[in-house]
Amino acid sequence: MFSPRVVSLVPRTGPRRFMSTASKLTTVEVNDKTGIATLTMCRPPVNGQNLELLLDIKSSIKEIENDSSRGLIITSASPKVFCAGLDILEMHKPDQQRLRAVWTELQNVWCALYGISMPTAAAINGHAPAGGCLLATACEYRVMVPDCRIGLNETQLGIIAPKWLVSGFLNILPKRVAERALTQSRLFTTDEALQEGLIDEIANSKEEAVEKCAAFIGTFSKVNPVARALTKLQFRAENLRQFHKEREQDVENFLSLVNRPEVQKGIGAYLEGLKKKKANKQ
Ligand SMILES: CCCCC/C=C\C/C=C\C=C\CC(=O)SCCNC(=O)CCNC(=O)[C@H](O)C(C)(C)COP(=O)(O)OP(=O)(O)OC[C@H]1O[C@@H](n2cnc3c(N)ncnc32)[C@H](O)[C@@H]1OP(=O)(O)O
Repeated sequence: MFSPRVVSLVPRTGPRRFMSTASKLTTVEVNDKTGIATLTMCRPPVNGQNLELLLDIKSSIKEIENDSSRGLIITSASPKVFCAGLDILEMHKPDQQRLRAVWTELQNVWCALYGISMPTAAAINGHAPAGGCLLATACEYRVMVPDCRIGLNETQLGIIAPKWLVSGFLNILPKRVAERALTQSRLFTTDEALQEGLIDEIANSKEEAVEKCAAFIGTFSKVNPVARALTKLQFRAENLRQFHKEREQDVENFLSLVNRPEVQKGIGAYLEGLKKKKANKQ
C-alpha cells in the first residue's frame, strides 16, 4: 500500500534536497546554510488528507527529526490552499479498515508535529480549514498570505472536534475566543486571524512566508537547544498525555460518528456542494 521511501541527497553545496517519498506527496528540502527543513505537501488540488498523504507527512516529520535539522517549516505546493483538511472521500461510504487508519494517522501526524522538540513554523500559503488548521496550530509560529481563511469548521459539519484536535488552537487563542470560534465554526480571514493572534504575521507571498518562518526559527540560534526543547515539551506534555490516554476511544468515536446514516447523508450532501461550487465556477 505504501512504497518504501527513496531518499536522494543532492550535493551539500547550496540547498540540500531530499525527495521524501517514492509517491512524492510531500517533499523535504533542507537549507544547508540555516539547517532548516521545509516540508511541502504536494497532493493536488487541495492537499486533502487521505491516508497516503497523512502517512507521508508523518514519515517526513520523522525524517526531519532524525536528520537533526534546526527547525521545520510546513507549507504547500498548491497555489491557493495550504490544506483542505481530511479528504472527504475517505469518509464517504468508507472502507472500515482504511477509515480507522485515516483517523489513526491524523492522530499520529498531529502527535509528531505537536510533540517535536525542534522549532516549528507554518507558512500558510492558502486556505487552512479543519485539518489544515490543525497542522498550522500544532506549530509554534504561523505566517499567512492575504485573503485566505483558517479555522476549525467541524461544528458546521456536525462534528464535535475532540480535545486533542483543539489543543493547538487553545494554546494560541484566549479560551473565550476559541470557544466562540469553535461553536460558530468560524473561519477567520487572514486579517482577522492576525488580529486575534491565530497567526503571527502576514506575508505577501509563499516565499516571503517561508522567509519569515525561517527568521522566527533563527531567533533561537543563541538559545540552548536542550533547554529550549525541554521547555517547549513541558508546555505541551499535558495535552499529549491526555491525548495518549484517550486516543483509542477517540478512534472508536470517530468511526461510530462517520458510520451513522445521517452523517453519511451529510457527507454526501457536502460533497455534492463542493461539486456544485465547481460547476458554478465554470
Ligand atoms: C461533511 C461532513 C463530514 C462529517 C465527518 C464526520 C466526522 C469527521 C470528524 C472530524 C474531521 C475533522 C477534520 C476535517 O478535516 S473534515 C474536512 C473539512 N474540510 C473542509 O470543510 C474544506 C472543504 N473545502 C473547501 O472549503 C474549499 O475546497 C477550499 C477553501 C479548501 C478551497 O477552495 P477552492 O475554491 O480553491 O477549491 P474548490 O473548488 O472548493 O475545491 C477544489 C477541488 O478539491 C475538492 N476538495 C476540496 N476540499 C476537499 C476535501 N476536504 N476533501 C476532498 N476533496 C476536497 C473539491 O471537491 C474540488 O474537487 P473537484 O470538483 O475539482 O474534483
